[in-house]
Amino acid sequence: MLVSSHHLDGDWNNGGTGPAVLVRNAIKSYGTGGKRSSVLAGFDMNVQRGTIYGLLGSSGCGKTTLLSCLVGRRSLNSGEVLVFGNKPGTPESGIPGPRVGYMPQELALYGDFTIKETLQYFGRIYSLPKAFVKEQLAFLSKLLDLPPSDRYVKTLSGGQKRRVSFAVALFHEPELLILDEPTVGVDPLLRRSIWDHLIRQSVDHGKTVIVTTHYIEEARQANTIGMMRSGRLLAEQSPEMLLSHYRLSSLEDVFLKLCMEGSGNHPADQFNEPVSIITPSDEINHAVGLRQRSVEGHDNPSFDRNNRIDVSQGNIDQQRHDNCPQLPVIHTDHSDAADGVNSAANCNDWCQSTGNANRVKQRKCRNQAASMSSLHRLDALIRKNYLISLRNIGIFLFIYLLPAFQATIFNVTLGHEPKDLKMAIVNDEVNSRQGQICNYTTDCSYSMLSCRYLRYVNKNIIQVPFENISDAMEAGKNGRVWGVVHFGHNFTEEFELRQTEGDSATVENIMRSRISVNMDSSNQQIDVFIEKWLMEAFRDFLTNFMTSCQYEPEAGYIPIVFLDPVYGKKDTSFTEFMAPGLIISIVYFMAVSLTAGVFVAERKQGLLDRSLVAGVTMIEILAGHLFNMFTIIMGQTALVFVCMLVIFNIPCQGNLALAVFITCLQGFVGMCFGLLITTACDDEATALNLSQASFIPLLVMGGICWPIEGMPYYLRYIAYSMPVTYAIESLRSIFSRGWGIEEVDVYAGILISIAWIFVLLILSLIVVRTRKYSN
Ligand SMILES: Nc1ncnc2c1ncn2[C@@H]1O[C@H](COP(=O)(O)OP(=O)(O)OP(=O)(O)O)[C@@H](O)[C@H]1O
Repeated sequence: MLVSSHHLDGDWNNGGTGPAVLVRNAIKSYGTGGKRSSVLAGFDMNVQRGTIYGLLGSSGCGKTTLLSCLVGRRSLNSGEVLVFGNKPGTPESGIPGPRVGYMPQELALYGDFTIKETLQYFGRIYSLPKAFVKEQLAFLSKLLDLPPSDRYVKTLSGGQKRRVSFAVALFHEPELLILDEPTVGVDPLLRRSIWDHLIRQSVDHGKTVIVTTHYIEEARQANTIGMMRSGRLLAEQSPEMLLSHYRLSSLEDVFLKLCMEGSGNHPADQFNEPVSIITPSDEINHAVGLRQRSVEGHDNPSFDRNNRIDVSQGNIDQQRHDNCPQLPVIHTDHSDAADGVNSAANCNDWCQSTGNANRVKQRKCRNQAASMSSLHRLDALIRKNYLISLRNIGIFLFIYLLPAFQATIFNVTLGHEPKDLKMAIVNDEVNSRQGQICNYTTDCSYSMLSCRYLRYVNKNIIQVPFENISDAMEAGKNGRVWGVVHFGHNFTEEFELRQTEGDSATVENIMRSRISVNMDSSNQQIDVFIEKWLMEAFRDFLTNFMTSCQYEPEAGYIPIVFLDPVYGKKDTSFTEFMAPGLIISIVYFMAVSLTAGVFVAERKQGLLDRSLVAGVTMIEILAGHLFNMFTIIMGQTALVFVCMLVIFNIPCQGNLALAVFITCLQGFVGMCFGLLITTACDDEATALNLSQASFIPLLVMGGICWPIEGMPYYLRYIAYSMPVTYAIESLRSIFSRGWGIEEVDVYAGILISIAWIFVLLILSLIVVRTRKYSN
C-alpha cells in the first residue's frame, strides 16, 4: 500500500512527536444478522501531529463513521483507534473534551440561538474567559465572513450555517480538528481562506487537522491524503507523491486509477519510495507557499492576532502543550467528570510550574482545567435550556399554563348534575280526555296522590305528559325521553289500601299501588341521577303527606338512614372525588411528555453530538434538562392548586403543604419516567407515543376515575404497582379526611413516590451508560 512509514507503536509521550491519530485494522459494521452491513473493513490510518490529513472517499464509504470513532462517539467492532496515544472515550485521552474540535456533517446548531449565543454557549462549555470569547468571535467572524453575530442561526443560509458550524469547531483552538466536509456550500475564495487558516493552524501552532471533503482537488493542500474505498485505505501519502507516482495531474485521476487498479481491494502496495514533488496548479503553489511562509513568519494580517505569540514560542510551547494531557492521571472509580478534573488539575499544575507560559498557553491550561468542571458545563446547559424556552416564550407559557387550563376544563365540565332530562309521565289517574286536571292537595286527603308526588320530582327532570303508555314507550324508544313514569287508574286508592292494610296487603294491591318506571339505561350516569331523584321525590312526598296526617314522617319509608358522614360531607360531588387523582395525573403526565419530548428534540436539533464531543456527558445533559423541568413542575403544581382550591373551591381538609409536596414528588416521578423513555427512544415520535401509551392504563387503573375496589383482584395488584396509585390515595386522604403524614395512607404515597424516582433514575442511568447517542 502507498503509505508513509510510521509505526503503530509511535512515540506518544516524547513531547508530541508520535502520531496524533493512529487507526489499525478497524472493523465496524452496522446492524445485526442478515441486515449487518460492513462499513470499515480493516481500515488503517496514521495522522502525524501538526499536519493536515485529507480523507477522501466516495459517498457512503465510511468517512463519517470513522470520524465518529475518532471523537469517541462510536466504537469499533474490533481494531484499534488511538488519539494522542489513548483510546478515545477514556478519561486520560481527553477526548471527547476540549482537545478536539469537531465539525459534524450535520449543521449541529440551535436555530433559536444567534451566532454570538452559539459561540458563547461553547465558551461556557469550555470555560473560556469572556474576553477570549469576544476576541474569537470577532476573529472568526472576519475569517469566515460570518453574518452579523446577532443573526439567528435559523435565518442563515445553508452556507452561512456551515461556516458558523466551522467556527464552533475552531472556537476553542483545540489540538485536534476533525472536520467532516467543512467546505460544502462555501464559495472558492472563502474555501481558500479556510484552508489557509487550517494550514497556519498546523504549521504555526502544531495543530492536527483531519478533514474530509468531496472537493478532491482542495485536498492537495493537505500534508497527507488518505484515499478510502469500501471501508479500506487505498493509499496514504502526500498529494505531491501521489501525483508524481501515478504521473497524473489531478488527485481525482489518482483516486479513479486506484479504484480501478484493485477495485478498492488491492492497493498499490508496490510503491513506497518518495518521489519528486509535482505542483501543477496554482492552488498547490499557493498552499506550499503558504506553508513555507507560515514557518518563516506571517504575511496575512488577519492571522496575526494571536499567532505572533505562538510563533515566537513555537516548538517549546507546542511540546509543553502536547505534554499537558499526557501527565499521569489519577485513576479513580469516580465519574468521568472527577477524572477529568484530576487530569486537568495535573495539567494546570504542570503548566504553572514551568513559569514560562505565555498568555495563550496560560489560557489553554486554564481552559483545560476549568472546562473539565462539570458545574460549568451544567451552568452552560441550564442557561441554554432557559434561553431556548425564552426564545419560544409562547410555547413556554402555554406549557406553564396548560395544567391549570386542564384543571379548569375538568372543573367546568365534570361532576355537575345533568339538566333538562325529559321523562314521559303517563298518569291514568287523571283523564285529560274528560277534562280532568291535577289536583295538588296539601292536606291529609287521599286524593290524586300521583299529582302530589310529581310536585316533588327534581326540577332537572322535565315532565312530558303522555296519553297512554304505548305512545310514551315509543317516545322512549325514539330517544325523545329518558324514561316513562306510569301511575295506574286507582293509584291513590290502592296506595291508601296498602297503607291501611300494612303487612296484610295483597300482591295485587301492592302491584297497583306502585309507581312503575321504564328507563332508557343506555347512559348509566343519567340513569343513576334519574333513579336517585325519583326516589328522593317519593321520600319527600311521603314525609310531607305523613306530616300533614300527623303521623311520624318517616313511618312509611325504608328503614335505612344515612347520618352525618365520618369524613367529608353528604353527597360529595364527583368533582371532589376526582380532584386529587386529576391533580396528580395532570402534573405527572405533563412531566412525562415534556421530559420525553425535550431531550429527543435536543437530539434532533443536532447540538447533542457536538456538546458530547466537547466533553459534556450525557448525565450532565440530562441533569440540565431535569433542572429546567424542576422549575417548570413547581410552577405548574402551584398553578393547578390555585385553580382547584381557590378558583373552584375544592376543599382540602388537611395540610396543604403536604398535598403540594406529594404532587411535586409525582411530577418528579413523571419526569424520571419521561427520562427513561427519552433515553431509550431514538426519535421524538416514538418517545411521545410511548408516553401517551402509558396515559390510559394509568388513568383507568390508578384510581383516578374509578375506585380500585371495583377492579378484579388480579388487576388490583397491577393498579397498586403503578407510580400514581398510592400518591392519589394519599392526596385523597389529605383532601377529604384531613389526614397527616403519620397515617399510613399518606406516608405510603410519599415513600412509594420516592422509591419510583430512584428506580426510574437508576434505569435511565443504566440505559445512558449502555447506549451511544447521536443526532
Ligand atoms: N447509524 C447507522 N446505521 C446503519 N447504517 C449506517 C449508520 N450510519 C451510517 N450508516 C451506513 O454506513 C455507511 C457509511 O456511512 P458514512 O456516513 O460513514 O459514510 P460517508 O463516507 O461519511 O458518506 P458521505 O460522504 O456521503 O457523508 C453508509 O452506507 C451508511 O448508510
